Amino acid sequence: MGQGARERLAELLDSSERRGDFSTRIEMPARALRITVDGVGDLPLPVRAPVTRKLIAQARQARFGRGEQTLSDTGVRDTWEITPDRFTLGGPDWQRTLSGVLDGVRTALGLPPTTVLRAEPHALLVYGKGQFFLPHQDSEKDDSMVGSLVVSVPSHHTGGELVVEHAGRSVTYKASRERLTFTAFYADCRHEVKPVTSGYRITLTMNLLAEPVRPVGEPGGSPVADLAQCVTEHFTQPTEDRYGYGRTKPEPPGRLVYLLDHEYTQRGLDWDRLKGVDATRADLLRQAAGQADCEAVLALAEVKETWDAQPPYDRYDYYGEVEHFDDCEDDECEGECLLDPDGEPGAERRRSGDFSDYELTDLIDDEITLGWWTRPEHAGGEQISLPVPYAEVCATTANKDLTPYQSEYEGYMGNYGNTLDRWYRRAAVVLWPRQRSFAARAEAGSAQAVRELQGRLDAGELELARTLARSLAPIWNHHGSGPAAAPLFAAALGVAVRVEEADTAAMLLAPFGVETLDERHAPDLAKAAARYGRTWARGVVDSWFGSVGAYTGADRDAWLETLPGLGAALRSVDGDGDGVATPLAEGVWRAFEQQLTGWLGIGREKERQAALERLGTPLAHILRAAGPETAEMITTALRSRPDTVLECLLPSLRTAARRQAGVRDGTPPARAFQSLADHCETRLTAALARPVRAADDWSLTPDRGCPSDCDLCPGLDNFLTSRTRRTMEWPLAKDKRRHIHSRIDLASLPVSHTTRRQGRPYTLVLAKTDAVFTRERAARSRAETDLTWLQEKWPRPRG
Ligand SMILES: O=C(O)CCC(=O)C(=O)O
Ligand SMILES: [Fe+2]
Repeated sequence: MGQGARERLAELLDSSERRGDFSTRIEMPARALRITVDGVGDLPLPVRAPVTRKLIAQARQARFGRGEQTLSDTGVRDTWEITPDRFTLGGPDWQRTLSGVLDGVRTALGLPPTTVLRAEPHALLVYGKGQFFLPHQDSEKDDSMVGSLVVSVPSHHTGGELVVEHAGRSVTYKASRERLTFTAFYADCRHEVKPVTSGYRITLTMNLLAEPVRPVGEPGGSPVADLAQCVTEHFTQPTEDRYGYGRTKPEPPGRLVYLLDHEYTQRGLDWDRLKGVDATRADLLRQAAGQADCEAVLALAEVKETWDAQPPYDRYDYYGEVEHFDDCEDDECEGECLLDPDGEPGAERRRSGDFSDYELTDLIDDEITLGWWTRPEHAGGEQISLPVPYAEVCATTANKDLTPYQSEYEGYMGNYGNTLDRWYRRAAVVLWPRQRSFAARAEAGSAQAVRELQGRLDAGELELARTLARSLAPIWNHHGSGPAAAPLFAAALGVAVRVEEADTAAMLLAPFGVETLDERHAPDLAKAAARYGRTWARGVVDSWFGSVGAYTGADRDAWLETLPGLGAALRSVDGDGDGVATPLAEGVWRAFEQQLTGWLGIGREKERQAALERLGTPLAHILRAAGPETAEMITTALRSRPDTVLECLLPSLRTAARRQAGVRDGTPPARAFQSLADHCETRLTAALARPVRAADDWSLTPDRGCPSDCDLCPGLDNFLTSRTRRTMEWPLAKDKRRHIHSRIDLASLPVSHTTRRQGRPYTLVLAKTDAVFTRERAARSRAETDLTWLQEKWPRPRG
């Protein structure tokens, strides 16, 4: 079991002294176990009275051992018993659950990590009202028996507590009604079952057997040897699927990432400068790696955990009733209305802060990414990017026991409940089998590993370089984008040009984002396009835009500023720079156009205008980078858009005018800008020629209405289009009011909408505002200013 090896390893590195208890209790979900009993069949859990009566019909009065004898005396023990030959334990997740429980028991009882525990069914017991078992000690039927494991099967009952005692201390264990309750104790503990006072108590008793992996005292039992054994086991057993309930993948994990406890900077990360417990642990691990024929490096990890979390406040009033906002009308509200002062349910928004007093209930998800590591044989380190799957991670100290550097809380939003995201920075020791050295490093995006390929090419070992490069295909994924990925991209590009295999070259270049490209890559890009052809180049360029060609915001904007320079560089170097520059400009335009189309469709005016204005500068960069045909295609597309596109074109022309140089010199970009300026002038002139709104005209043009043909919207449209109606009172239930609120807000209509909270249903009050007139006046005066500016800065060429 892969997980077992990682847990033992984490425990071996726990320097705190082992302190075991004499007993422990663990709960698990009921669905983990299926019990099938002869004559009864599968027991539905929780077990109800009718099934219990069937069980009793299959049982006998339990006996107990005293010295050599087996007795039956209901004054000492009164319970029904079914022997293990008459029932079986199963279920898809049972073996995994049991082995997880046994690992937990081993740790809690303080047994060494080298011990493997097994549990052997002993009896299925049913206690009815008044039944019990007086204090006793279980007989040790087997030399390897170290204790007992009692599994309480969920059933509704009271009484029947299990009391375990050792050296003057006693602990009382109660069973869960809904879940499986595992109670384990050492064989030398006296224990008793108190009388059941109502319902039926059902337990499954098991003998706990301990088998040392290596007999104590055998040579080689040093901590390093034990660790090395765990490491070997980790790298040879199939990978366990986290949510697969015991399912495994055939290949073993490729790495082991052991998280350390202290924080380090990139420069401070060094084997000789580790702090406190980290120093000892890392040293032991590195020795173990050597013994297990593994390489070891130090790395920096970014960890994000998402927890289901409960805020410390109390939603219940003095009487235990859920409290509500005074006007809450929501039948299903559980008090969420109180979370927001405006009474909008479910609106406790995402926010950052210190949430250390929140109770973490369930871990929903965690993500670990390595971003930096030391080089195996070289001094210093390098940037990498490697998401680490759950099955490769191991830690003695859990993340939640450390202080996160950032936390964000999001109240109930419908998907999960209340979630708390916590981010940590941790250092790690990373191991992999030595024979995977090249793949392990290349997979993480190590430029060093790719340069190794260049070394092979320099040495004339073309076939070896090709084989190594091809071996990357399954693992060469997602190297990110932006300047951080540029060195790795440059290394991969250098190899791509020289492998002389079009597919391998494309594979090496594909996993990067387009924002990685800069002028320095131009010579090799042009060479590659010349060598492998235009179709190849177009395919590779497309892969840099990802499958959706999505516009990626800030990164993209910063990069677009460098695009004209990259385009110029590509067109000036040897090779076929155009073969890259053209698909590049087209790809950038496609992504931009998607973004533009999205915003053009937004009715909320302020939001749309601000967004389209922000797109003005990127558009200017794209036009400056485009060749003649692409520029022509772009201007044609823009001129065919509705007039709201002017909210982007005018800011774009302003950007271009500020960079006066090169925009009026007859070059393709200059012609493109002039054509857009002419278009704007035509459209503004047409808009100003339309008649001014009459002083008594209150009519509004409705937006496109709602997609579902609801019975409310025609009523709203009638009100909006009327020249004379200015107000409307509309008694409407909450959902319908919401629908109207949202239609008005989404289209930014100049209509106020308030709810009069009287009578049932409440009344929605709509009133057209002066903005019906003021907005149009403002738009006209803006158009006049814009027109004057255009005529001055972009006069139409004569003739
Ligand atoms: O039913 C139980 O909880 C424990 C029973 C027990 O102690 C035994 O069978 O030896
Ligand atoms: Fe017992």
